[in-house]
Amino acid sequence: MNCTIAKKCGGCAYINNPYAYSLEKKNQAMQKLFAPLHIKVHPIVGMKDPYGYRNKVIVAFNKNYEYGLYEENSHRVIPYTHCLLHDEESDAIIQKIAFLFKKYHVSIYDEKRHRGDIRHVLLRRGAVSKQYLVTIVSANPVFKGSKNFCNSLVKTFPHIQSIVLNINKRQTSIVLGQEEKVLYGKGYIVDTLCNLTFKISSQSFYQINHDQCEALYTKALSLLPDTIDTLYDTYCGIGTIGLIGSRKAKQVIGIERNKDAIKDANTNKKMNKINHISFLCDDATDFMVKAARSHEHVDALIMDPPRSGSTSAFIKAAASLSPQYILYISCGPETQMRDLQLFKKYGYVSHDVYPFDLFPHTKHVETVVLMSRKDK
Ligand SMILES: C[S@@+](CC[C@H](N)C(=O)[O-])C[C@H]1O[C@@H](n2cnc3c(N)ncnc32)[C@H](O)[C@@H]1O
Repeated sequence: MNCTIAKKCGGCAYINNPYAYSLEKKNQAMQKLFAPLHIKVHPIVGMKDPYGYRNKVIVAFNKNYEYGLYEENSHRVIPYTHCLLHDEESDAIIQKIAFLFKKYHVSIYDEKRHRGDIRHVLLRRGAVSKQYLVTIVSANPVFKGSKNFCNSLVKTFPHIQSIVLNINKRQTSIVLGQEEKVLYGKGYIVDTLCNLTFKISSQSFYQINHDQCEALYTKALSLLPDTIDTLYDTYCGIGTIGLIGSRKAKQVIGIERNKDAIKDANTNKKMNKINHISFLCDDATDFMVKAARSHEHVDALIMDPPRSGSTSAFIKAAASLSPQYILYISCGPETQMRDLQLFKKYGYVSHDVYPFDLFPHTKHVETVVLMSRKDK
């Protein structure tokens, strides 16, 4: 399959190469990156069908109601009709939204003049539930004609469970604002991951590749022992890993700084009837420093920070808490490598690296590494 806008869009470095070629390139990059640690780097786990995997789609619009992704390093919309990473229904929904915007003369936001309304459309899909959440990001808190808009959209696409208006008046490139109004449905969707049910709202982090995420979590959790007294799930998002891993632990504490994600995590806890987990809204470094100061006891620590990795203060505090195992999941292997080297200075040994192709055709790789204390 070929992508005709690959060069301009810049999101998929390998889309016009054979999939096996991209996996080989990623294998080579991981071998090279982790070589200084002298540990085994397993071959990357790829997908059987590496297309249509994204369950989160964000598009921008231009004044002609064309939609697309931004050109690399710019805010010029590169129009498309079908992206090879999107499922067909997502792109059909977006096509209909563009048609309705035009029909109802909805104004499109002009970044240069800071005038107009619609800035982006964000779509989230439950890969198993087949539910869709549509988020219209607008600079205007009033969406005139929203009833007709929603009725028309839902009539054509009954899988849409909810439509939300997200208000973003800020003059930045951050897509979502803080304020939201539910226009239709409950404001969220649910999906199933590793046999548990999760609530997904527009703001909360949820891995964009469902099947590869299941493979990743299953492998990652299998590296931890089967019985753990206290488990920390730091950078926990909506609580996915901690909830799935809770069957191995007597007590789990999830830490996340996004308060909406913590709300979702608590709903997920209730929906799955898992009582021995608690979620705290805090900065992960602040939490770890406080825990180290009060000499808390923790047996195993999961960390899944953003691409920028963790902080030296987090690592110092984690090492002083001295958990037997630290499971590090990362979407930024370069920063993970940096952090593993710091953990090594504090007496932690890294075991094998397991790369997963969570983002086929792009240059990104997700990796899992288990560390244990040198004396264990
Ligand atoms: C890569 S995501 C992982 C989420 C979750 N573990 C999962 O797999 O769905 C990283 C998460 O860390 C959160 N985060 C980023 N910086 C943080 C910080 N300093 N303290 C706590 N959480 C943070 C983000 O909001 C996001 O939910």
